[in-house]
Amino acid sequence: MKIFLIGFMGCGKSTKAKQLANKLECQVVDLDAVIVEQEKQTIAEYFAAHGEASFRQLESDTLKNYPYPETCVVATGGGLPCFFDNMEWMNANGKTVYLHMEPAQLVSRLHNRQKRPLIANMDDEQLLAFIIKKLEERDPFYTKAQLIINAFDLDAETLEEKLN
Ligand SMILES: Nc1ncnc2c1ncn2[C@@H]1O[C@H](COP(=O)(O)OP(=O)(O)O)[C@@H](O)[C@H]1O
Ligand SMILES: O=C(O)C1=C[C@@H](OP(=O)(O)O)[C@@H](O)[C@H](O)C1
Ligand SMILES: [Mg+2]
Repeated sequence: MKIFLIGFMGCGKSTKAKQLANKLECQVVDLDAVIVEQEKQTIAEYFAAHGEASFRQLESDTLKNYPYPETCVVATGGGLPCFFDNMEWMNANGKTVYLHMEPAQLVSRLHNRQKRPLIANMDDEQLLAFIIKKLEERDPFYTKAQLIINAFDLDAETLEEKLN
């Protein structure tokens, strides 16, 4: 089974996916890392060279074509659920888990803004406003997840209990 972790940038998808895969003794796939490896450039470099629209197409193609292990925890990029039919595809091909986190907490998590092109030059005040606005747009997609959980409450036991 594929377990897709979704949620806003900074909620802990990449970190938690590794921890959960370790506890569940399965593989971890981080789709951003797959793209970086495949394109031989960072996400920020890709955005600068090709633009966001091209990134979203690449992100969706990577989601749908990656050769996933039988059982794995997949860290998605924060925008992935909100483009094309990615959310429907994930719900049809695995289990989706929305790691919910409040905007102010997300701001405190997002120290390394340069690696995230959408927020690269923002101060805390600008970032908080951006997150509030973007979450309003994205929540309709995130809340299609089969499991919605506070990011701080997500552990392997809870996952096994709620998804089985
Ligand atoms: N449980 C946690 N406690 C404190 N900091 C965390 C925790 N999980 C992740 N972080 C930090 O928060 C930032 C965002 O985590 P990351 O896993 O990259 O999130 P995402 O992939 O959702 O953007 C990173 O700097 C990471 O080290
Ligand atoms: O929210 C977004 O649109 C993005 C989130 C990033 O991933 P993380 O959520 O792992 O930071 C990365 O895919 C890209 O910078 C776009
Ligand atoms: Mg990540």
